[in-house]
Amino acid sequence: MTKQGAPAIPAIEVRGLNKRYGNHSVLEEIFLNVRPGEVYALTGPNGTGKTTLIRCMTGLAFPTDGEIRLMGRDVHTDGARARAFLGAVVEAPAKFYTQFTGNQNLQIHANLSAMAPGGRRVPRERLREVLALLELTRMADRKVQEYSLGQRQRLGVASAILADPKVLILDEPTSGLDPLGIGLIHRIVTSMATDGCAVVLSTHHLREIATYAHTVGILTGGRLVDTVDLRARQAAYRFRVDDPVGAAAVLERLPFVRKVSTRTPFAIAHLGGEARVPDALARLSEEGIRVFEASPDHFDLYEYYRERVEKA
Ligand SMILES: Nc1ncnc2c1ncn2[C@@H]1O[C@H](COP(=O)(O)OP(=O)(O)OP(=O)(O)O)[C@@H](O)[C@H]1O
Repeated sequence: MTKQGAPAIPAIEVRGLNKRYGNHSVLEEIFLNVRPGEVYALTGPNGTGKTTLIRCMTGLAFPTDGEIRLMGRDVHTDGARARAFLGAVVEAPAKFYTQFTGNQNLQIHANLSAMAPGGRRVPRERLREVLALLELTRMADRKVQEYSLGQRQRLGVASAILADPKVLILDEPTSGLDPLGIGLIHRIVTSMATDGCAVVLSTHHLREIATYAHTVGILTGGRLVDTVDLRARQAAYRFRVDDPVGAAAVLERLPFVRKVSTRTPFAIAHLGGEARVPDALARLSEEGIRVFEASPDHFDLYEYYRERVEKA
């Protein structure tokens, strides 16, 4: 919310998006919003339209119906201005002039960004900074043709964040990266989001994104079948008790408890924070419920996804 209490304008807005190739419908009635500072992970089985959606969001593909706005600007009818806010890697790995060095490629990218309507000059130090962030300093003056797949992938992310975008869109940014490279991308995405950037990324790595995405959109058969608020899911605690139904009834009466369920032998409650656990334990014990264990109820995104995709 803004200071006046009005909701902040979404950094990314997709409204009623449909995409067909001939008679083949690839995306149907997609609506989604991403707020500044939010990391939105898009996932779904192969061939369900993630890349097509990302191509539409970045202006590389045209929707059959619907519209997409980046920072309030329509990416198709006001494309140059909308893209001034955008950093993106859509083809993985991103395309570079392979006979030029990584540094030269970033310089070309910086020059093009500065020339675009609404574009800003990228200071020379920023090139060094992003190369260091992506751990490419050692490779900076080597021709891109000498880069490994993972190094090109990281150079792609370096060019996407170079101009400090307000919207960052990455299609499978961690495919082809080693575990340390994956961790590096996670840290960069998290830090961009902390600075207010809205991030959309597509991925198949559910257990990884569960640790740092705020929202997960599940796309199946071209439809967005679910939007999972990970923060809300992860605020739950579970109590292993002798009477889960009785414990749930006690927990439900506590003013700070928002949602209660049971999964024998557990009673599960959304407490609004760890600090409430002792109060909940005290009340359960006062009411004669025996508690054997209390712990965070980790949300298993993989299991949830499997069920959701199987049901769709
Ligand atoms: N240019 C095109 N012409 C016709 N059909 C296309 C075109 N591009 C994509 N498609 C079709 O659109 C559907 C979605 O493809 P898309 O690449 O968006 O899926 P995806 O979810 O990104 O898949 P993956 O997880 O395998 O990367 C597929 O059936 C694909 O064959």
